[in-house]
Amino acid sequence: MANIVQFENVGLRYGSSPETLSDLSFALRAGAFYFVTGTSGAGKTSLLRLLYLAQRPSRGVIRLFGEDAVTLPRGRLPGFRRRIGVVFQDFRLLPHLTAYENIALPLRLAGHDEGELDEAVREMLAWVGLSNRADARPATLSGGEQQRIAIARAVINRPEMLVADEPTGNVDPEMADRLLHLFDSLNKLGTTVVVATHDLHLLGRVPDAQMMRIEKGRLIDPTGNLRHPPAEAGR
Ligand SMILES: Nc1ncnc2c1ncn2[C@@H]1O[C@H](COP(=O)(O)OP(=O)(O)OP(=O)(O)O)[C@@H](O)[C@H]1O
Repeated sequence: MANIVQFENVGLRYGSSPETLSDLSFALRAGAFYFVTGTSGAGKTSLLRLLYLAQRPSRGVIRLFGEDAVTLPRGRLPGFRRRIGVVFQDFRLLPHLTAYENIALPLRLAGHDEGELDEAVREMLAWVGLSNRADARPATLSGGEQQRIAIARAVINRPEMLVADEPTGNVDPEMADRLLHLFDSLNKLGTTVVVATHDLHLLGRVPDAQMMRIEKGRLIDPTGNLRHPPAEAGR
């Protein structure tokens, strides 16, 4: 498997504070499933923001899809971001749009015509089990339903990588299992999946997943079911 992401000695500092992330060197393999774990404040969200290009590092090299993501010209950022789906703990659906319109949004922004868009949106609604809620607005949906709409929106563009930041933090354990199942099935179709969580119960749900543990902004030696230490992968 080729590497989809490569970090070399990456550091991130907010303002003049000490580094939030330090000396991150690892590779993510295309098509693999990763959990990013660590206590609150360890730096999981910061790492994910680097991954989905919401944040530039203060130092080091990040290669994404085989290209240098740090020096990428601004004009190429939207094209890169379209190749990455993002799911947040708090869903971030647009409240004035229906479930259908939220899922359709990335395709509309990418200029797809309404005919081809409709089939894709209905397919995604069926995939997340919410065909009957197409016209509902987010406020009338449960947390688990909102998160499934958010996942459908994140993947309708068929991104090569899906990045999810505590996606099960606001749903009950049963729904968390169901969401994990969606991520797993997406991964089996070839999408690289990266899920940050401090819910250790989830880790056993994806037997093939690999773990990256962050402590105080550094990757520590992974344990558990990691098949290849990320720091050595692809070297
Ligand atoms: N935009 C920012 N400006 C300044 N400091 C920040 C910013 N974002 C995060 N930090 C700091 O960086 C550190 C790591 O935060 P981060 O959100 O990455 O951790 P986390 O592991 O995701 O935590 P949690 O599980 O609580 O979400 C924290 O000390 C936080 O206060």
